Amino acid sequence: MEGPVEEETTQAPQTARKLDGIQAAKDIKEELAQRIQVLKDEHGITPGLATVLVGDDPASHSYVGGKHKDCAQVGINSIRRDLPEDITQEELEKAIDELNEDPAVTGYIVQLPLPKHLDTNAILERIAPEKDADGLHPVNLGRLVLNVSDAMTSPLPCTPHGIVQLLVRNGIALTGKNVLVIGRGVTVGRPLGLLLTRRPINATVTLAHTGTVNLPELLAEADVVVAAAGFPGMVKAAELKPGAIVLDVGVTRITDPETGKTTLSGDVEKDAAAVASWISPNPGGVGPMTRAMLLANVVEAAERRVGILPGA
Ligand SMILES: Nc1nc2c(c(=O)[nH]1)N[C@@H](CN(C=O)c1ccc(C(=O)N[C@@H](CCC(=O)O)C(=O)O)cc1)CN2
Repeated sequence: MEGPVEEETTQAPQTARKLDGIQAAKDIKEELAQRIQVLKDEHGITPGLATVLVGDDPASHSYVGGKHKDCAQVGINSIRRDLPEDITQEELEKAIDELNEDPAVTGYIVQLPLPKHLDTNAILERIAPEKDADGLHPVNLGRLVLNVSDAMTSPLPCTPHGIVQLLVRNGIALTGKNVLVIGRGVTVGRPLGLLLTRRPINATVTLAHTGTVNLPELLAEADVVVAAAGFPGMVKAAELKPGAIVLDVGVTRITDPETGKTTLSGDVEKDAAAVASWISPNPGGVGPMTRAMLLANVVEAAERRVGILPGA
């Protein structure tokens, strides 16, 4: 007798759910706008963000422009200090000292990268820690390392905090999960590892980088991948663990030499959406969250100033 005939099935490609940074950032901005109103109405203070931009890099100009638009949307005052490419270290330090003294400035950022002739670490270190809207001052990063801070007491770096918020706001818990962070930069990879291993997040983190020789093996084991190395397509769809959660932080601008047209490329192959369970689009994923968390840092600096939040 003939056995049951199995129907041939063609499996539809799995399409990952979207980690929508635009929506989450919108929600955060609405929450912040209410807190800003309380600061204005009950404490007579309007938070103020200043930006320091050195030189003519088009991407940096675009990011700084976005920060000022965001401020206007939520009711934060914003102040621009656009400085020439050939500024000296001393002149830039003087501008920093002025912002440290300016009572209208609740928090400020120095847009990175700075031109090569400037000492970035010395500049970041000169920012008053309580005005460090990027969370990149050594005191604030040190508090993160020592695990003595949280978003209430001192600022967290914007992109790592944005990534955590994007996951939390989508109901994704990381306890017991293997998270592979690719990239060891100071704005994303290094602080992200520290943040994700904290209680109650409790992730188990591997920090990979351009010197890592067994990336495919690590990817195969990773429940969550955060790609922040700045190498287009370095995370191959075929190397991901099926069902992985994927966050693409990479932004590389590629200019076509023939047309002169510039396109943006992330670190993750587009096909990853067919393998992953969740994926952050790029653009529209982590970038908007970075912007939202900058606003949160400015609001929280103002809240600390008037005693709504505790200081460190
Ligand atoms: N002082 C700082 N400098 C830099 C930081 C930073 O956090 N602080 N991060 C990046 C640039 N950056 C913010 O400054 C930033 C990058 C990208 C985005 C973003 O929203 N990207 C869009 C798409 C990309 C684009 O249009 O260019 C997205 O992901 O949807 C926001 C902020 C380096 N410097």
